[in-house]
Order: sequence, then C-alpha cells, then structure tokens
Amino acid sequence: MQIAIPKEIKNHEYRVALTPTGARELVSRGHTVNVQAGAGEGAGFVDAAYEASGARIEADVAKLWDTAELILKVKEPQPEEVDRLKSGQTIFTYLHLAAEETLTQGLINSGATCIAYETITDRQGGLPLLAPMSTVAGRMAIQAGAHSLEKAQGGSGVLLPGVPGVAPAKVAVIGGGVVGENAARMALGLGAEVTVLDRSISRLEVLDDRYQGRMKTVYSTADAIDDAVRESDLIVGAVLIPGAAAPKLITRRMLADMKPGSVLVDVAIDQGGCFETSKPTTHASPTYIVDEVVHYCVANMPGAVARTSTQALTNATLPYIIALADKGWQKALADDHHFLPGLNVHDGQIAYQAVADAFSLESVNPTSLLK
Ligand SMILES: NC(=O)C1=CN([C@@H]2O[C@H](COP(=O)(O)OP(=O)(O)OC[C@H]3O[C@@H](n4cnc5c(N)ncnc54)[C@H](O)[C@@H]3O)[C@@H](O)[C@H]2O)C=CC1
Ligand SMILES: CC(=O)C(=O)O
Ligand SMILES: [Mg+2]
Repeated sequence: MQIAIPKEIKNHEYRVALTPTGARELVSRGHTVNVQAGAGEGAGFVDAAYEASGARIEADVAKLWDTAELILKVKEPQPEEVDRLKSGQTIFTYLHLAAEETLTQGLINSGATCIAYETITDRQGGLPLLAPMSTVAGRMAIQAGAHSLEKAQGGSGVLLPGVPGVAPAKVAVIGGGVVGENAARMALGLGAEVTVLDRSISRLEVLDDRYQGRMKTVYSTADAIDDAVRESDLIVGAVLIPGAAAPKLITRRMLADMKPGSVLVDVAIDQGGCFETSKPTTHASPTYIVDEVVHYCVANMPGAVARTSTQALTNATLPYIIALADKGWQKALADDHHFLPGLNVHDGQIAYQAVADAFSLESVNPTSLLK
C-alpha cells in the first residue's frame, strides 16, 4: 500500500504520525512509506533516519497526497489538507469532529474514508489511541497551570506547593480519566492540595485506592463544581463523553465566584471545551483572561513535547496502521469490533452517531459499510 506521512501544519505542531521505527515495520511488510521532506524534524527524526528505515522522502506535497492510499496524520486535517483529500483514500488521525462542523462537512464532501484515533475503543472500556496523548496533556496541564498562576501571566501569584508556613494551592480536576489522573498525579507530586471530581464511582474508587486518600475524590454534581469554583486556585477541565461535544460545566456567571487570578486549563477544548468561556488557543498565544480568570485552552498540548509524544503515539497506533495497510480498511475494521468505532466518515456519510447528533445530521451504521 502507498502510505503518506505529511508534515503537520497546525500552529506549533511538531509531532509526526510515524517514527522511523514505525516506518521500518511497514516497509518490511512490503508497503511503500512516503514521508514529506522535513516531516519528522520537529520531533527530532531527520529525513536520513526515515531513509535508513526504507521509507522514501517526498518533497512535492501535492504528489505526496495525490498518490496516497493511506494518509497518516496527527492533527485534524487543516482546510488545505481537506482540499487535497479525495474519494478512495483513507485518512487515519485525530479528528474530534463533534467540535468542528466545517471540518465534518469538508470530510463528507471529500468522499474519503476518515478514521479517528480518539473513538477507537479497547476491551477495558478505554480509548487506547487517545490515552497516550491524554497522559502527556494531563501531565502538561499542571506545568501550564503553574506557569499561568504567575503574576506576569495574569495569575494570582500563588506557588502550587506553597512553602513552609504558607499553605499549598488548591487544584481541582474535573474528570478523573486519563488526563485527570495524570494531572492530579503531577499536582500531588508538586505538593498541591488536590481534589478530583468524576461522575463515575468506579473511577473515583480506582483513584482512591491508587493514591491511598492523598487526593480527595468527589462525585461530580453542580454543587460540587460550585465548591471547586469558589475554593480552587487552578481547575483542570478533563471530562470526556466519547465522540461528543464536551458539557459546559463552568459558566461565565460562575467566574465571578472564582478568586481573581485563578486559572482554568481546559484540556477538553479539542471536544469544544468544558468551560463556557473557553475558546481554542495556540502554543504561540496559549492564554487569555476573562473576568480576571486566566484561561489556557491549547488544543494540541502534546505538540509542544513532540519527541516524547511522537514516540508514544506511534507505539499505540502502529498495530492499527499495520492492520489497515495489510488488510485494507474494510477487513481491518470488520475483524476488530473495537477498531470499528474509529470510523467517523465514509464516502459522504457519517458513521459515528455522536458526531451526527452534534450537527443534527443523519448517520449510518458503520457495519453496513463493511463488505
Ligand atoms: N488539549 C489537548 O491537547 C488534548 C486534549 N485531550 C482531551 O482531554 C479530554 C479527556 O480525555 P481522557 O482523559 O482521555 O478521557 P477519559 O475518557 O479517560 O476520561 C474522561 C472522564 O470524564 C468523566 N466525566 C464525564 N462527564 C463528567 C462530568 N460531568 N463531571 C465529571 N467527570 C465527567 C468520565 O467519567 C471519565 O472518567 C478529551 O476531550 C480529550 O480529547 C486529550 C489529549 C490532548
Ligand atoms: C488528542 C489530541 O487532540 C492531541 O494529542 O492533539
Ligand atoms: Mg472573580
């Protein structure tokens, strides 16, 4: 199969969809891997490393896209990439369509087969291709929050661990899944006072057991969120309803109850964000202030630590990429009912219910699209 690895073009996105190690696995199976010149540079993988793995380097972007049967990316296709996509091609990447109506429509119009990393499931009820980047983003959320609390960033001037004689900061994490646990773990490690809110009792049980009561676990209700808003110096938004737009858990009115200079880090921004005042920001300009509350809403946080993230992403995606390349998308999805929910759009039709629901559009049962 002809596989294309384009250079990512989103703002400050330095990841690449495949490492040279991953390319070698595909080449050894008889596939042709065409890597856009310079695609891996931001993650520390030079063209020569791909060539040593048996991949081809392609300088002509139009040709790279035009000749591809399978396109591997990291971030959702940007407008010029949507224009290049065509019927008969398969694209495998993060899509987050429920937050992006224009992109959804563009993918429908392209006629291509669009498989999302973030809606593939596993036997444990997890999201195995979202998890590695959620681990990264959860860990980064506390770095970003700590920096945003500094006065020069508009923050309240609170140091997360405090110092002897001065109490530590209070950190609330809404959503105790992969992002939430990793954020809470980092905040604990820095000595903050940490509360995790979730609607899943079993998740709260896991966290209570794993951290032996060192973080508080609270069932997520409107009252509990009100308390977190009044008390916290830093709140991390880490909720997810798979494939769907994030619920707005903190409204603009509630910002008035926060301490001036407190910080909201909305990791769920890629699904539209869980705070009403959130809007996507970039690594070039990551924060803005509303009603004296600092907002950090970068939708591709792991892009800033591209070396670590690219390796973690390829480790997780490679078995699925191999299945797509060896079998074609229909057989690969038919053989694995956890891979099947990755299918979001095919040949002008939406195949993921929550995405169709987000825009009041029709969806088809993905099984009906398999041969
Ligand atoms: N901004 C970025 O760069 C990145 C963003 N993300 C995003 O972070 C979000 C979280 O991802 P994961 O942690 O992997 O998901 P997850 O599925 O592991 O965890 C989500 C948790 O939210 C909980 N939840 C749902 N509704 C809730 C509510 N109303 N109150 C409290 N908890 C609630 C669920 O029970 C679940 O435990 C996703 O939107 C994901 O796309 C992930 C990686 C990078
Ligand atoms: C999950 C995601 O959107 C990212 O890693 O950028
Ligand atoms: Mg206020």
